[in-house]
Amino acid sequence: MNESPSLSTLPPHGFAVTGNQRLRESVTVQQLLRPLPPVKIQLNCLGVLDRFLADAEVYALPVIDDHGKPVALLERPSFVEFFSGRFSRDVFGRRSILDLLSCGQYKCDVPLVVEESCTVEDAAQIIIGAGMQHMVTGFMVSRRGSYAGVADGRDLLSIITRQKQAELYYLAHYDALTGIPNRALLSDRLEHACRDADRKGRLVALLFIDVDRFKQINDSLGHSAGDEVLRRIVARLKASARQVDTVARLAGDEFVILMEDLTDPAQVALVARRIIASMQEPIDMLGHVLVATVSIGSVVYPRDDAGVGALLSKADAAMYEAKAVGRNGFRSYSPEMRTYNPASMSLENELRQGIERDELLLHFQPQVALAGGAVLGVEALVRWCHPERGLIPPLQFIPVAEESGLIVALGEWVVRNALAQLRAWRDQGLPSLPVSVNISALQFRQRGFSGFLAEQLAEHRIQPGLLELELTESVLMKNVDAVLQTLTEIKALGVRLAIDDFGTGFSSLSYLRRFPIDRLKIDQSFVRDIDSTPVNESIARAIVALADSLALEIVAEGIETASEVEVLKRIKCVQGQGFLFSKPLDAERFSTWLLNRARSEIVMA
Ligand SMILES: Nc1nc2c(ncn2[C@@H]2O[C@@H]3COP(=O)(O)O[C@H]4[C@@H](O)[C@H](n5cnc6c(=O)[nH]c(N)nc65)O[C@@H]4COP(=O)(O)O[C@H]3[C@H]2O)c(=O)[nH]1
Repeated sequence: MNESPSLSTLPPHGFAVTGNQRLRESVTVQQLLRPLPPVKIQLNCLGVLDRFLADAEVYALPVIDDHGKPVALLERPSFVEFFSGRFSRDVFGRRSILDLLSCGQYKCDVPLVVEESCTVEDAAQIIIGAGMQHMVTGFMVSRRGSYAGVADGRDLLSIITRQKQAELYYLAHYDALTGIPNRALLSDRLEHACRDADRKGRLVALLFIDVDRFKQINDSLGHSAGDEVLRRIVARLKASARQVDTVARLAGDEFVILMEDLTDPAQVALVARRIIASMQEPIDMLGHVLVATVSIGSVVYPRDDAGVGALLSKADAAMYEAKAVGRNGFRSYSPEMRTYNPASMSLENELRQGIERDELLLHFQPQVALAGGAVLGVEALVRWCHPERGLIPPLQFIPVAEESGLIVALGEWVVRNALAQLRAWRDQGLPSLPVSVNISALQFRQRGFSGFLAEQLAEHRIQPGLLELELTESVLMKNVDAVLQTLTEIKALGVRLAIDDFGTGFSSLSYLRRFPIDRLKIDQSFVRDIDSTPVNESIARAIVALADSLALEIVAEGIETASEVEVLKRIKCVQGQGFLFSKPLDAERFSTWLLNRARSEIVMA
C-alpha cells in the first residue's frame, strides 16, 4: 500500500501552498543576488584579463563607476577573444576599461540593471523587453541605484517556473473565492485519510454542510454580497472544526469538513453542534442583518461504508435528511437514507416528465389556534411520488425546479390542485378551510400571475379569501416597485399574503410597512427548542411584537412539543403548525384527521 500522498496532492517543491496564500508569492530579485566583486571603470584591461584567468568560473565581470553605479558587464568570451586579437593587448592592455568601452572597437551591450526590490515577474518582463539573451548572460542587480551583485537569468527562470507550477497547483486544488481546498484536494485527502485510518485502526468522518436558503440570500443581496456571506461562513466553519480538519468547498453553498484520525465518532456531533451554534450570530451585510443557518449530514468511515467512493453521497443524503426535518440541524447517515447520484439520473428531466405524468401530489398540514386547538387553515405542500424512487421530499426537487424554470409549471400545478381539493372537500360537506400555498420567486414574477390566480379561483368557485400565498422575504426584496404592483393586484382579488420563514432573511422593516401583508410565519428554526434556547425565544418574541405593531397575524411553524406551545402562548403567538398537531397528510388522510378532530371536539364539549 502506498502511504505517501499521491503526486497531485503535493505542491511544487519549495512552495508551501496553504489556503491563505495569495496566488502569487512576491519573490524579489534580491533572492537571486550573487555578490560578485565588481571592477572599477579605471582599472586597466590587463587587470580584468587577470581576473578572468584567475577564476575560470567567472563568466562575466560587472564594471562600476566612481559612484558605485553599474556601467557594464564584461563577458568572458567576448573580452578574452578581443584581447587575443593582434595588437589589442599592446594597444589597450594598460588603458582603462573606460577607454576600451568608449573606443568603439570593443562591442559591449548596454548592461541590464534591475533593482533588487523588483519582483521576479517584473524582472522577467524587463528581460523579455530588453532581449532574451540576458536570460543566458545574466544581469546586474542594484540596490538603490548602486551595484549590489549579479543574477543568473536561469535562476530567475526556474523561480518563475516553480511559481507558475504553484499557481497551477493552487488553481487546481483550492477554491478561488474562499481560499480553502476544493473538491479535488478533498478527494485526495479523503483517500489518504482512509488509508491511514485502515493502518492505524482509526475512523474518518465527513460532514456535508449546505447553507439553508442560500439562493434567497444571493437573489436578494446580489452575488458579491452572497460571496462575502460564504467567506464569513467559511471563517465560522474553520473556527468550529479542529485545527487538523480539512474544510473544503465543493460547489456553491456546499462545504465539507474532513475529520481524520478519529477515535470517537461522538467528536463528529460535537463539531456539528459547534457549527450550528456558530451560525446563530447574525451576519451584518451592508446594513442588512441576516442569520445564515446550515444543514449538516455526516458519515463515518469505515463504520457507515468500508469504501471511499460513496462516502460523500452518503453524507449528502444525511444532509438532505437534516434539511427535510426542518433545516438548521444535523443528521448522521443511516442505511435507510436514499443517496442521490446526479450522474445516474437527470433529476430535471425526470421532474419534467413527472409533472406531465401527474406524479406530483399534495400533502396538507393543519394550522391551529394554540389556545383551544381549533383548525384555522391548512398548508399545501407538494410531494413527488417517483415511480422507482418513492416519495421524494420537496427540498430535493424544488431547487432543481427553480433552477430549470420548471417551478412555474410546478407552482401552477400546486395552486390548481390545492383549489381543486378545497372544492372537493367542500362538496363532501367538510368545513371550508383557508389553504396556503408556497410561491417561488420566479412564479411570482411571471407576467399574468394574478390573472392566473383569478382564473383558478373562478374555475373552482373558491372565495379568494380562502387562498393564501406564502412568499419568502427574498421574493419581496428585489424590484420592489414591480413586486408592489403584483402584490396590489393579488390583494385586489381578495387573496391573502403571508411571509414564510420570517426571520431568516433580512427582516427589513420598511417592506413590511409598504406591502399589503396579512400574516408572518415564524421560521421553524426559531421555534425549535424555543423552551430551552433563550435566543430563539427572544427572536420569536421580537417577531410577535413586530407583527402586533403592524396589525399582522402571526403563525409559528415547526411546533413539535407541548412545552414549545406553552412558550409561544406566553409570548402571545396565537396560531401554530407542526408535527405536534399533525404531520402533512395526503388529502384523504387529512379529511379523516379533520373529521376525527371535529368529533373529539364535540365529545369534549
Ligand atoms: N421538523 C419539522 N418539520 C415540520 C414541522 N411541521 C412542518 N414541518 C415541515 O416544514 C416545512 C414547512 O414548509 P416551508 O417552510 O414552506 O418549506 C417548504 C417549502 O419551502 C418548499 N415547498 C413545499 N411545497 C412547495 C410548493 O408547493 N411550492 C414551492 N415553491 N415550495 C414548496 O419545501 C419546503 C419543505 O417542505 P416540506 O418538506 O413539506 O416541509 C414542510 C413541513 O413538512 C415540524 O413540527 N417539525
